[in-house]
Amino acid sequence: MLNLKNPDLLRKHAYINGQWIDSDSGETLDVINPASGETVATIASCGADETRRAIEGANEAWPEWRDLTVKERAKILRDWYNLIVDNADDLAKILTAEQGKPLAEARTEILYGANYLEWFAEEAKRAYGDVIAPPSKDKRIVVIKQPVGVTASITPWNFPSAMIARKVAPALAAGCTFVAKPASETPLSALAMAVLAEQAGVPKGVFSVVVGKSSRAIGKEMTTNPLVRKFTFTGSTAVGKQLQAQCAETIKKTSMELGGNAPFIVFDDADIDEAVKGAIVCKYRNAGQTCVCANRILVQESVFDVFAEKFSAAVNALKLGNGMEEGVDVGPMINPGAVNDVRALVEDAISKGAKNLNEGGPSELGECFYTPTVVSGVDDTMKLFREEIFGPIAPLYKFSSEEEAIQIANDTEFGLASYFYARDIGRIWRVAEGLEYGMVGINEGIISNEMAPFGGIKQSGTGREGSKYGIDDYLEIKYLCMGGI
Ligand SMILES: NC(=O)C1=CN([C@@H]2O[C@H](COP(=O)(O)OP(=O)(O)OC[C@H]3O[C@@H](n4cnc5c(N)ncnc54)[C@H](OP(=O)(O)O)[C@@H]3O)[C@@H](O)[C@H]2O)C=CC1
Ligand SMILES: O=C(O)[C@H](O)CS(=O)(=O)O
Repeated sequence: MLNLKNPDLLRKHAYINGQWIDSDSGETLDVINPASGETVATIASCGADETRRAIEGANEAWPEWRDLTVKERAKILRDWYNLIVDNADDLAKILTAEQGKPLAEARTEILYGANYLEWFAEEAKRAYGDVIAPPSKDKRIVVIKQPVGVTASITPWNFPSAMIARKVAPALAAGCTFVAKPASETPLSALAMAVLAEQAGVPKGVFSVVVGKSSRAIGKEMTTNPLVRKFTFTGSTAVGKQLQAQCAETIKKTSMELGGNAPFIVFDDADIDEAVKGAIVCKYRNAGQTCVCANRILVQESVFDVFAEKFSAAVNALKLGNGMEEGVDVGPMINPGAVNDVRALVEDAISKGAKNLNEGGPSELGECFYTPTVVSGVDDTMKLFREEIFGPIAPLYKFSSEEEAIQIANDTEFGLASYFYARDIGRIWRVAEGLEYGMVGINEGIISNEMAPFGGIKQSGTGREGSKYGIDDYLEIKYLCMGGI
């Protein structure tokens, strides 16, 4: 069905301790193509027992993986990177089939994720310790860094490849072992990564992929098993809070990449055409299903009309369709429930006085399709303002002053990504420093890359992924005090 050059990449079993297995219960789950409703694959659906075996296997494999030199681990990660790049076209087809995003976006995601493997293969060599000035003549102080140990990970459906790569890369580079649970709606990309990990020489037990519709049971095992020393999660804030609480009993190190409510501010000194381009990619990438999408578009009143007109025209030019087709800009949402959620948000706004500028809504293309929509006349009484839209809806807000824009932007419990377009250098510094977010795009709508620290503050999470900071989450600091010198 997918016409893969390498059909071996499409797997129907879980990958645990180097074995491709059925679930203990024989249970299976169907992976559905959101564009067509067709079943892409029927795969093993595992539970807590298989998860426990994967964790135990990861613990057994840890000493040998930990004791490799960083150069030996780096070579395996780089070989894995090369295999992913060589298979990018097939991996993109698998990703689009299970998640729906346009093929070009899927390929970009595959390479974006692979870039973390390349990056951390090198960063591991720079995990330096310290020699500290001795407190007395008879002592010497040294600080070394060592891998945390067995890591467990749960990731969401919206970036089924890159979200795992962004975690497994620093973990394995640091000398940790890794058990991944992808979202049950999009497991195939993770299993394809495991095929290539095996080929790259990642030893049995170092990287396992547990798939199952009983995410609660799998997560319970991951967050309470004492062998797991680090738990990393990407997903909604609500689930992140629950999982972080479950980790408390065994005091695991945790990193949480959670929800967002990104402001996208257009000031009166912005280049309006550039701001429109930035807003389009920032809002409608992955059909608006990213945690860093523009969730509130704030436009200064003197340029509101010209921006709204140009932006609406650009939105209406976007092509909605099956992500496998040439020229499609926006694919389906992940499932019919997601369509209902965004429709309810638009209906709430309209009921409180907002206007559906381009009459966007559910599409006859299929039950997972929603046409890119622009809503104006929006205010903070509407759910669109407070909730993460996670869909192709662009709400436009009008503001008058710089201070008001910053106040509106910060009026949320989230603090992940934020964006603004302006050209006055004083304004750029004032606004960049005033926004309470982990990341700020300035005259730029796409800010994610492996060399930068991705992450949020407030209830958008803890920790950073990527950059020179990203490996710290997978290392422990050990202080050696030598006496009797
Ligand atoms: N900050 C960031 O980098 C990102 C944040 N997100 C946020 O995630 C949300 C969208 O993704 P979505 O998948 O719906 O998020 P969810 O939080 O619902 O699911 C994320 C993952 O958690 C699993 N899960 C859900 N409930 C539990 C549970 N009780 N115990 C263990 N695992 C559980 C899911 O498994 P299953 O699906 O199989 O049930 C999935 O693998 C948005 O809020 C978005 O902002 C998404 C991506 C990146
Ligand atoms: O899951 C997400 O939303 C991603 O973190 C967005 S990005 O890293 O691809 O920008």
